Amino acid sequence: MLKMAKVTKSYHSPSGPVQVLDQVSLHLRSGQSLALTGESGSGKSTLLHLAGALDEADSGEISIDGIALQHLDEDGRAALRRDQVALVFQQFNLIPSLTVGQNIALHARLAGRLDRDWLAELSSRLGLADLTGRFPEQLSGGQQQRVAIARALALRPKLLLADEPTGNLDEKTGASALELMLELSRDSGSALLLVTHSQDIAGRLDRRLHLREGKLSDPAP
Ligand SMILES: Nc1ncnc2c1ncn2[C@@H]1O[C@H](COP(=O)(O)OP(=O)(O)OP(=O)(O)O)[C@@H](O)[C@H]1O
Repeated sequence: MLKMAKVTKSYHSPSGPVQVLDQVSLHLRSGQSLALTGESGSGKSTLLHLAGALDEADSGEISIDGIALQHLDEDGRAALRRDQVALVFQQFNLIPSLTVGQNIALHARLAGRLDRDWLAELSSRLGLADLTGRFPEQLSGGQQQRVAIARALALRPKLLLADEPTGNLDEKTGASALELMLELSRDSGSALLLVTHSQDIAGRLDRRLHLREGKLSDPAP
């Protein structure tokens, strides 16, 4: 589903280029979940942005569902993001003028895959059923995070990319949100790439990789 081969990425800084990813390769299959760990600043968000076609690599190859990103123009990348990829990032990017219910439905609607029963189940399981008429500014940070998770899962994406998706949630709510993401991955065959600082969460996923000094490796036991 997601393939990255020898991907390199650097940023410009006043003191010259800073290499963040150095020939990184990974292969994530449909229905598989992978936890990405690494210290702050090690490049986890950078890798997620590249995997989600939100940014371009300096070199190397990235493909989603067999489609090579380097061969797509901006419209093609936008269409791929809209139809196949869902993102749960630390900035929740909810639309302030839409209600919770409309936010949750938004991406699935844009992709032409709105399933009202699935939306209702997601809202209920994420504890959002009573909040669907509210606007994002009327929610707590944890509630906004759950809306962002519901919106991502509503799409039933082929690739789900999540950056600390349960970071604002208490233990019980976080555990049930994680369970939903894992279920979606298993049952709908979504590939899940999840960034976390929690070893407990990483341990629940199928695989784990650690990013350090621009390279991916198996974490130390
Ligand atoms: N647009 C940018 N321009 C310049 N440098 C950047 C840019 N984005 C990220 N960086 C640098 O790249 C490195 C990796 O950043 P990144 O956000 O990917 O790390 P991270 O592992 O996700 O960190 P955290 O766990 O703190 O969120 C950092 O040193 C950061 O300062």
